[in-house]
Amino acid sequence: MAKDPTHTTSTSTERLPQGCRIAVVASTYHGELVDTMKGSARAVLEAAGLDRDDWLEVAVPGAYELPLVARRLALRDDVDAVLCFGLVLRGDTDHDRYISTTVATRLMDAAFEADTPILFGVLTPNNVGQARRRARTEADGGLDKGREVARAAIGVLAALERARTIGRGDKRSGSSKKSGGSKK
Ligand SMILES: Nc1c(NC[C@H](O)[C@H](O)[C@H](O)CO)[nH]c(=O)[nH]c1=O
Ligand SMILES: CC(=O)[C@@H](O)COP(=O)(O)O
Repeated sequence: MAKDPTHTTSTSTERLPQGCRIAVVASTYHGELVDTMKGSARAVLEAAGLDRDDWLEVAVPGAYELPLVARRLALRDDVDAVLCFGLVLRGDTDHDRYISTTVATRLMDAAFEADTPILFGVLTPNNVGQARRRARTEADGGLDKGREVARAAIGVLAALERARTIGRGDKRSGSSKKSGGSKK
């Protein structure tokens, strides 16, 4: 399949810091494609050094249930990032848009509240064909959303670490803080 520039994923080869713990919330609604994304994400993270025991997985009934459980996991001190997987398919009414808009907003709210990255692996396709194309792995001819989410988790954790340490130890270290600190 030709690569669509709007669906290009980073090819980051960064590794996860040792001891990193990743929590995963995945809906059982449209479970087959959700599981495909989850499996791809897990493979990427384990290849990046994630210990099998540091993948903590929780199932929820539908995408609408993702934010509350993701928030609970993100608030734990021993969880470094939360990956959320779901698939909200366009229906005949506005129902799907209420779900997807609320989920996207609430997941970011929870990330801010917990000061922990929460990754958005929730597809919102217009039809099953679009869903399959996005969920399937590259090896299976798809756009591999699960891989993208895993790579984004690695990338944002590295960025947060850099944001925590950059400029430390230079001539201004020890001066007063300009802004509030972080839990990590
Ligand atoms: N239609 C989809 C749903 N609907 C179920 C809701 O997510 C929720 O479980 C229910 O409203 C009870 O609170 N869920 C999906 O994940 N995807 C859909 O397409
Ligand atoms: C998004 C849904 O839950 C879905 O089942 C609702 O579909 P519809 O908009 O056709 O009622």
